[in-house]
Amino acid sequence: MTDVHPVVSPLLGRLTLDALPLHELPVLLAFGGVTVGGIALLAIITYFKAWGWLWRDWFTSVDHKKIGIMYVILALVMFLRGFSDALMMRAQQAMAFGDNAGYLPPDHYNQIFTAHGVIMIFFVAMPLVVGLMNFVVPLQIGARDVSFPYLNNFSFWLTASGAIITMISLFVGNYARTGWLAMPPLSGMEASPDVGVDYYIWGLQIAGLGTLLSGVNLLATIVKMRAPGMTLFKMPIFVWTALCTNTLIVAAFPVLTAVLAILSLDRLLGMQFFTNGLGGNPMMYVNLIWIWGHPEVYILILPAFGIYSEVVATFSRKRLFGYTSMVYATIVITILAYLVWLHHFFTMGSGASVNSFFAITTMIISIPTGAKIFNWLFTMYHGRIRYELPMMWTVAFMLTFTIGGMTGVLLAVPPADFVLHNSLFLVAHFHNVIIGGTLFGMFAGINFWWPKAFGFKLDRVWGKRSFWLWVVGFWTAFAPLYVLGLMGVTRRLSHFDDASYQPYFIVAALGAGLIAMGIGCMFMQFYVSIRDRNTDRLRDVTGDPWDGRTLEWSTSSPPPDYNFAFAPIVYDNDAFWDMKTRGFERPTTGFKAIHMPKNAAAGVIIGLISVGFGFAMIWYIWWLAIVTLLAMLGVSIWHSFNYKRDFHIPVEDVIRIEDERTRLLAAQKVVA
Ligand code: HEA
Ligand code: HEM
Ligand SMILES: [Cu+2]
Repeated sequence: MTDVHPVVSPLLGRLTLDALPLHELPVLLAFGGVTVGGIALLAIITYFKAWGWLWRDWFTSVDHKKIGIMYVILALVMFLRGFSDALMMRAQQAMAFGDNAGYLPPDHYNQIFTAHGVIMIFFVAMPLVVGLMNFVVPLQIGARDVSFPYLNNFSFWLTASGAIITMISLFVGNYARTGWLAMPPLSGMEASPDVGVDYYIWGLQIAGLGTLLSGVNLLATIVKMRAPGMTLFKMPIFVWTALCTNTLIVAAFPVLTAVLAILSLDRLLGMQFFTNGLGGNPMMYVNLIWIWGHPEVYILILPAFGIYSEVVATFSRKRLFGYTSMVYATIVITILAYLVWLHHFFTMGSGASVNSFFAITTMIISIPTGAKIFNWLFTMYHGRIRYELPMMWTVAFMLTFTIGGMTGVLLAVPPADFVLHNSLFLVAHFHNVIIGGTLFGMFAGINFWWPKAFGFKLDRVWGKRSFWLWVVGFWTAFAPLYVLGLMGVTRRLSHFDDASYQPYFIVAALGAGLIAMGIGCMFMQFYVSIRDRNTDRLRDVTGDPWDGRTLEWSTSSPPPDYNFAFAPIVYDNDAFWDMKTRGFERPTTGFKAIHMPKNAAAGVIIGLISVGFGFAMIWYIWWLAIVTLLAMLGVSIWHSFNYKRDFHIPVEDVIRIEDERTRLLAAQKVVA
């Protein structure tokens, strides 16, 4: 084997001035923009003396609601980056025909689609899903927090660190050119000797650990912390989907950690697990990464299914049709998620019988998924439907996702897949289910639970503009890809010879432009709603703006730190609806002091040090790797000596908070 290892200096490893994008104007401009924006942000925070507030109330917070909100903010920020990448690709592919090479060199284009895929999956979709589960699950099960509040904070910071490491690659060094799953031998040392793949590995190792720990936490929370009376079959459907999702996380993410670790061994120590030399085998990587990767896509969709279920029942003012079948459908999808991974490499020569097995298991997933679709339709049937924004996203999902799911079933037919594999048809399929399924679901969830989080609703006018631009934009951007895929166009290309494809790519680019406007309207929606938060139009003092059915709507908006003054007692599904119909009176006396976990700084500190550790490992700066590793260990030990981890909210405070709510509710009744 040739020695592909670069010169490593003791002080800076393989980091030299060449790593900075001094000769690439667009990157330099982006760098300048981010630097100026970053300094402006820091200056604003300093000017308003907000550092202490941010640190005490947010960064070190162990409150599941705040951690959930931080995840969503992280996702929205990273979405802007991932979407910029998408726009750049759409622009390139709309122009790069024949003699026109476009504006992105192939090497750059490869980094962009890799970064786009990774960022969208790990730092947009995952934080949205984990963030909403964090915010909603404890409230829906009537708990005061998650099982391990400090661990929750730590998990968030590991995810944020992974995102920071990935962002650093834009300005120092470069990113992987391998596609979002970094398949060897392309991701091996011979084909990718520089830091790109190492940025990929360490960003995902650190974020993946955070996801795993958060999975353990939410699983324990759902199993152990439910309000008295809430048996498994009285849990809200969203909690059921969260239970199954976190089971998938706990079972799948260790595989990702292992496969990335083995890839590191190949790269760093010249081992040959994933190369043909010395008895290794690249197929082992392909198998392992998809044993994680396929469950991952169901991790992204199941919580969205949960959100649609809550939304459909609430806005049809009916009990969810087929609750039990919905639960079993979720469980069946969870199990099947582990039996289909090979459908991602039908073409790699496993033979007809193996392919048939995985084709059939894959197709079977349509049955529980279809059962869900029909359950939602039957819930709407004869319902008194209110087309509020969450319901609009849900209806758009049902239409869009069904088509995306059907094209998935087409890909599950091996002979068809031999033609369509790695074509733009595949790219259209997965954007169809991820955008039409996961993202629409998260948008429904954000519109649904925003008033719970902040005490005011989101603006409808901007919300509708955003909705229509997104839906029309999605179809304009991705329908042409189905056609192109059937015409034989492969994915991951930065230039085309056949000019007859160009019109389709131009339409796709226009679609991306519509989506860009939809995103703009969404941020406008947030801005206008925050600006007008005190108007009667948006303000909600009841805590129950949608006439909700589950326990989170029984407390105030935003909920107090302790969520519930008394643990609610559950008798039926839709516990809060049950309470309302039976004339439940909120207790106004008899409050007690409440035992709560205390904020902790170790999570954010270790998280930030892990950025340094990842950076050191990427650039082979061994002394820094050792120092940061010891520092993380030191902070962990220091944290383990911190015995002041809890406190009591004094009873006077509880009484004051609850009396204020009593007063607001009474004032509301008088007005009404
Ligand atoms: C949210 C993410 C998500 C979801 C939910 C799905 C859902 C499904 N996916 Fe998809 N898929 C991806 C994300 C997702 N996928 C990604 C990211 C890739 C590519 C990765 C890469 O290579 O980079 C991929 C790739 C992929 C392949 C590999 C193709 C290839 O590489 O050549 C296949 C093949 O079988 C497949 C199939 C399916 C099927 C059958 C479903 C089913 O779950 C769909 C079930 C739903 C329905 C069918 C619709 C509703 C049902 C009814 C209304 C009932 C009636 C219907 C029937 C009886 C058919 N997907
Ligand atoms: C919002 C609008 C979006 C647009 C316009 C868009 C566009 C694109 C484009 C042009 C590609 C490259 C296709 C090719 O191979 O030629 C791509 C790839 C990809 N996208 Fe998106 N995308 C969007 C949103 C998303 C979202 C929300 C996700 C996931 C949550 C996502 C995940 C991916 C993945 C995993 C790839 C594959 C990367 C690879 O080939 O390694 N995209 N997208
Ligand atoms: Cu799959």
